[in-house]
Amino acid sequence: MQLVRGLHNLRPQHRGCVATIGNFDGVHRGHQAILERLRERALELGVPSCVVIFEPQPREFFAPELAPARLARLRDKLQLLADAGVDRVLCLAFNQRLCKLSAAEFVDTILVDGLGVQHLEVGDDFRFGCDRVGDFDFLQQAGVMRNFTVEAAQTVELDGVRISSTKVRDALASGDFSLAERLLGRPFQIAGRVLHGQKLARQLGTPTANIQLKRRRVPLTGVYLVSVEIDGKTWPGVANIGVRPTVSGDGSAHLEVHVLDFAGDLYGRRLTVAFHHKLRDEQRFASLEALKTAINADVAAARAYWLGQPLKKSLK
Ligand SMILES: Cc1cc2nc3c(=O)[nH]c(=O)nc-3n(C[C@H](O)[C@H](O)[C@H](O)COP(=O)(O)O)c2cc1C
Ligand SMILES: Nc1ncnc2c1ncn2[C@@H]1O[C@H](COP(=O)(O)OP(=O)(O)OP(=O)(O)O)[C@@H](O)[C@H]1O
Repeated sequence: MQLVRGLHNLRPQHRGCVATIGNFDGVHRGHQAILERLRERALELGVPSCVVIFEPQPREFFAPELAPARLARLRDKLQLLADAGVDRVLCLAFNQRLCKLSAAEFVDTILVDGLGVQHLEVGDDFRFGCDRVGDFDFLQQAGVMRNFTVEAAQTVELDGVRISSTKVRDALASGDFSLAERLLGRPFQIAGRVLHGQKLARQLGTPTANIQLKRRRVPLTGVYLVSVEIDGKTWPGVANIGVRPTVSGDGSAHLEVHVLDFAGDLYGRRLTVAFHHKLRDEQRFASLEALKTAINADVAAARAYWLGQPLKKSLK
């Protein structure tokens, strides 16, 4: 998959494609349906498929403090889009200039002059352009004049409710991982590189892999049953995601995983952690000894869970 960063990096050979536009945070089953349709249309027309995304996402630009935590970092979003068979991503900087573009200017500058779009696939609720004035009807009219077709993707629902990134965030916040998995079509995962920690965990008796989060906000906090893939094998584990109030720190969120019965060196490796069940909230303990007792109980609960239940299909 090719990544084009910014309109100025589009070249004449990029013109001619089928496209869709949106945040695609988490690439949930609603997104996957649009991407599937996009791939079909690309094959029919013999042109590449292109997904237009924004960085930052519009809500992060307008109200950074109020914007919800991302389900996936840009890097992981790009991987998910590549996995869905997308040929090209145009990543536009969402800034003052872009947010002031009228719907007509957006169509002319980005879709027609920039991408030479032949077909556009969007959700029926899709809105764009300054003050979100552009909608499906607007696009259809623009398409007649500028020679591209537009199709509204069918809404994908789960139990009668439209699937959205917001619904996935709500499921994670309430610890409903089976719902999150049904919305996403896969377990919720966080990937990152293993860094050196304060080396306290060894003293606590449970060595942990400290995974770099590289994000300002995370969509979940607490202690979880997780699984981690290492060299093609899936290992059960227990993870804490939070600010570690007992040992204090810089207030930033950390993800730490204790992989059950694993003894190898994980420093520097990139791990993907899949979340399956919430054990408890993160707590501030009065002493390291009390924290150690709690972590031992978490590990025991993880063992009981994985022993008592056959590994889910998605865990191999
Ligand atoms: C399963 C598990 C549960 C944890 N629960 C808490 C907790 O409730 N409160 C807390 O302050 N830290 C918690 N931690 C984080 C520990 O404080 C942290 O692992 C320890 O300080 C070691 O840090 P280090 O790897 O940087 O040395 C937990 C860690 C694990 C692995
Ligand atoms: N459940 C769904 N069914 C069909 N299309 C969808 C669905 N969810 C999103 N889309 C479409 O996918 C594209 C990208 O959506 P986008 O990520 O911007 O919104 P979203 O998933 O609804 O997220 P949020 O909850 O943050 O609004 C848009 O065209 C949108 O209309």
